[in-house]
Amino acid sequence: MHTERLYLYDTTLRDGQQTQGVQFSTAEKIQIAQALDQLGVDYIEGGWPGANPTDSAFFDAAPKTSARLTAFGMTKRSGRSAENDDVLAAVMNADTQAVCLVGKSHDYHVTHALGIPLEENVENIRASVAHVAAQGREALFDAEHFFDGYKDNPGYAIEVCRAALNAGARWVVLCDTNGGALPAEVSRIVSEVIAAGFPGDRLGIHTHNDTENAVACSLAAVNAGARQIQGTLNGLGERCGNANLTALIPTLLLKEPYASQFDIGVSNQALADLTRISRMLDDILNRVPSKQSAYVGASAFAHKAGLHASAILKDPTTYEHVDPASVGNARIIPMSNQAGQSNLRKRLAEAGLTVDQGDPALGHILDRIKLREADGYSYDTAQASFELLARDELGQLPAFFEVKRYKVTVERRKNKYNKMVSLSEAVVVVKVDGEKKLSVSESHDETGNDRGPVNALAKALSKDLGQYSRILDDMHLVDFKVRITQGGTEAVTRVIIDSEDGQGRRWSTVGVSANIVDASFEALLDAIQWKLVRDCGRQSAVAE
Ligand SMILES: CC(=O)SCCNC(=O)CCNC(=O)[C@H](O)C(C)(C)COP(=O)(O)OP(=O)(O)OC[C@H]1O[C@@H](n2cnc3c(N)ncnc32)[C@H](O)[C@@H]1OP(=O)(O)O
Ligand SMILES: CC(=O)C(=O)O
Repeated sequence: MHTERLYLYDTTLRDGQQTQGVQFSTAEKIQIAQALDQLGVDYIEGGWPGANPTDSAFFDAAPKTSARLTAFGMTKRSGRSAENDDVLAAVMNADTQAVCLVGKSHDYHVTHALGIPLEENVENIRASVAHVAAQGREALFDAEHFFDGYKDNPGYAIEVCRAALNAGARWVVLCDTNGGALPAEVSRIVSEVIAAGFPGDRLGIHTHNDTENAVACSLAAVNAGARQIQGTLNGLGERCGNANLTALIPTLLLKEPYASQFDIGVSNQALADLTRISRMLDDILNRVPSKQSAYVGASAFAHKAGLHASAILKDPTTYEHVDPASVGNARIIPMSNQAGQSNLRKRLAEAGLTVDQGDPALGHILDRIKLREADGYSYDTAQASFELLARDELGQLPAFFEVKRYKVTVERRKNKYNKMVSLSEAVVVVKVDGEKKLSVSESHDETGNDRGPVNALAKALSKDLGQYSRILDDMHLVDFKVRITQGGTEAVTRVIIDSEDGQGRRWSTVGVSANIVDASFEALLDAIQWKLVRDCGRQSAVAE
């Protein structure tokens, strides 16, 4: 029986955006906010309205969420009232249900960063929080540098928090801003704050991962009595990141004592979407998902060692701390042994290919995958390329056409308005139905803008494929990702292409080469072949 509510506060769109190299577009922020809402977090901190155009635009177009959308900002500056502080006004104007203001709780930062007397800082915080509460908004106060401040001057750190609480803050969030606190310290300090009379159900915890302890520190704070956790998806955040909600959420739902002690807004059903959401974020960021991420990483349930793999086949609990399906992940038993073949058969069955246990083709497919992955290919996401490779090995890949040669050129020249423009042109020669065909395509959209050499190649390749052209009419490229990776000893380019068709199917293919155009062409070729396999069926194989 659950007795207590524990609140989850997501700051992916604010602190997560403080990650070096991360800059979400407004549309991406909306997509992430919707995913977080479906997951069931209680608060979504959308950013700092007024600080930059994207954050302001996000709040203007904010999606309707069950979670409390929260605007972030800083407390008013000295020398002006809360009503007349333009930075605070921009935050309030976002018109969110909740507003979270950050203020200094370390005396050193007050005197050195802000350069104001300690009492004035307390008053700025009090007045700012009171202003938020007076507007009928839920006020949260992020006590910046709380743990370092508490260690130097506990009386002042607590005085600041108490001022915010008394001014109407629903939550006072203790921040380990520099990320250097360790779990035992966090536990002791949160316990002391509560012993000093602070209610635990008004205390939150915000940690950073500078010692790889952000999740542990968050749990330590909860153990000590805090009842709100702030964190981010995939642990994004300033410097080394924030507490990783992708690890915390399953821990709170699946592990004791948390599972029995707390209700969190996330249901077990929503938890099964966690891996997809984590990968969606990586996809938005064009990052390779970390294989070793707890719960959601591709290797989180990968059992490589022979002893593990064989026991897992008898009973998965022998080497798994939770069921991978509970977080939407999948068990992987990799390559080159009996267990690896069982896993491969499962993947083949998903692609509609039935292969008997013990069929030597299974070993051959595994060997080819291993060799290709060593060269830089990745079949984790490129399921369509995986299927083609397997079909080829099984003798089930029709020879629809043969590419004889191709060429692509990119030219910069002046147009009739005397403006420099690019023009990509591709030539592809294929043999299809016993006949050689040459297709030429330029790449531009309806407005005449060049769409690049890969687009030109895609158009030329599908332009005249005889009987197959009609089938490719409803196919288009929707995403194109390029990554420099290590293949063997050389750096190579890996291209992943996502394609879609009019039947709502989406599939991914991969190409690898030292040359980006060759890698793209290979991925394009796979994309077209997969579509033909699906829509022609085996009976229309045009074996030469
Ligand atoms: C711990 C955290 O992660 S908090 C979140 C931090 N996030 C960000 O900083 C990202 C968004 N920030 C911004 O875009 C900008 O910093 C802005 C728009 C908010 C302010 O920009 P500017 O006015 O140019 O100020 P700038 O960034 O140079 O410096 C911050 C100012 O705020 C003051 N300040 C810092 N914290 C606070 C606070 N809690 N309350 C009041 N003033 C504060 C600083 O003393 C400094 O003032 P100064 O210029 O008079 O010395
Ligand atoms: C507020 C915040 O992000 C911090 O103190 O780390």
